Amino acid sequence: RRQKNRPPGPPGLPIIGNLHQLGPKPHATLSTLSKTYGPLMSLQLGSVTVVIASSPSAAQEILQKHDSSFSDRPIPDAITAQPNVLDTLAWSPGGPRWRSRRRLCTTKIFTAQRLDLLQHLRQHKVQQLVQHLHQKSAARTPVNIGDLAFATMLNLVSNTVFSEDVVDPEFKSAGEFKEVVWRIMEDAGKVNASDYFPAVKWLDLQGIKRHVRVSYLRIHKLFDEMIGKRVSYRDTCAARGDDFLDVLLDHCQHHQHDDSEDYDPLTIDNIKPMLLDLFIAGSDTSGSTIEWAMAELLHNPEKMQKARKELNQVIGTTNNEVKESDIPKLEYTQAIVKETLRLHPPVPLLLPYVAGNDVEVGGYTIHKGDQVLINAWSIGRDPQFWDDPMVFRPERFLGSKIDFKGRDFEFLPFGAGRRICPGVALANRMITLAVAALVHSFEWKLPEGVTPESLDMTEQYGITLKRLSPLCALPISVY
Ligand code: HEM
Repeated sequence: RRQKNRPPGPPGLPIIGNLHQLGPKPHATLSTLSKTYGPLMSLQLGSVTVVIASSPSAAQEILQKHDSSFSDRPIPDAITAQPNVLDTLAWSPGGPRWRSRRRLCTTKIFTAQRLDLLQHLRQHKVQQLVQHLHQKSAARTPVNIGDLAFATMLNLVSNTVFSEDVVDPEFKSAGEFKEVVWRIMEDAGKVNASDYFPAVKWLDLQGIKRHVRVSYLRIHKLFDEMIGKRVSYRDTCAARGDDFLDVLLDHCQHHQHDDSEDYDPLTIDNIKPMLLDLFIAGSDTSGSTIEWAMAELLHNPEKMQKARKELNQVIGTTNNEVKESDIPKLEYTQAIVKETLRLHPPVPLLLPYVAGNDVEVGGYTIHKGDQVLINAWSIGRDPQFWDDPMVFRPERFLGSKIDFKGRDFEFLPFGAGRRICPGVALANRMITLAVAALVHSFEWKLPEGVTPESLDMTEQYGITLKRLSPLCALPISVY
């Protein structure tokens, strides 16, 4: 009965189904398969049925028209190793608890006003990165752009959340926080048999859950220390800051007796999963976008020149600092960020959804319990919707209304609908600011023997879509 009117898909093997067909780049394999089986196809991955949407209209039906049927997510087994996983924003089912947390995010945390209040902290961090690169320039030492971008994004997020650094801003040591976040992402990104054969989940065959649990407990302990410091400061001092932690602690204090129907109280203990969400969801995604943007600019030097020209016009040809308030004037730089996210969406299949009931989509039935993926990577490279889709051409966004805010279903790097990424505006500010500063202050030189044409642009699938070979280049100070 369950097979009835199921979207078509490739035949599979007994027990493993189509698992063996996914290969090392599932987003690309699924894109190729969709050319044969259509924009809505289904695969059997172990004992889990997964439906993949690969067209703007299929994505729109799922994320907009039937969004109430797709408000829950399947939780990967590794993620369930964290304490209070249902208090996360990313993995909590789309019920009352998720709604109240999400509302807090949209009305108090990710507002333009709050992001403005905290922008000086982010600007200071980006300037520290620039200073570091000036030193490297003086010593003529090439840098690993992805590594620096990840560390900087961790500090940008942590300054927005805690007003504190979690990585040494002079990049002399990696720091425990960065290592633990990295370990969690590595474990969560591993292919885990428990996710495809839920019946044997309890065995944790690869030991991933046991391993990642240690990192989760460690990061919770680090959060305990940071929160503890803040709580005692607030107890002794009437002054209140503006960062996300202050908003969350205010909320814990003032809303303990709220009796609105869908209220689920926040406590000091259950804000930790939400804080961790912000680091996991916000730092590597943003860092890898910066790395890809710089890779594309080094691969296409004339685009780098065009960006520098715009920056010189808007910021000036001295060592003036780029500010977030300059972003609206930096049209070409904004177009670079969009074009990078079109070709290299860091979360190529978005986060998975699970059908809450049987739903008709595109003439087929998605059955209750089926998992649903949206192939944003494939949609962003579809020649039906993009001219010369494989060419990096930021100009396509100049004067175009197409944006990544969830209204244009041919461009979905942040998803769409009720579970769209709440960090879109923060991510856009952080990435544009960093790319602008890197291009404005430095000329970039590829390592000996590497030319713009020969620069390897191969992708590597993981928890975020990364470069296979790290991007190394020599910064040369312009000012
Ligand atoms: C380039 C940077 C980023 C990209 C590409 C990105 C992408 C995404 C995507 C695709 C989703 C899933 C949307 C869906 O299922 O439809 C998501 C969810 C989420 N993102 Fe982002 N994100 C980025 C940066 C950030 C930042 C900076 C933060 C916060 C600091 C953040 C916080 C979250 C959270 C909390 C969720 C879960 C939302 C929910 O399930 O309700 N993200 N993001």
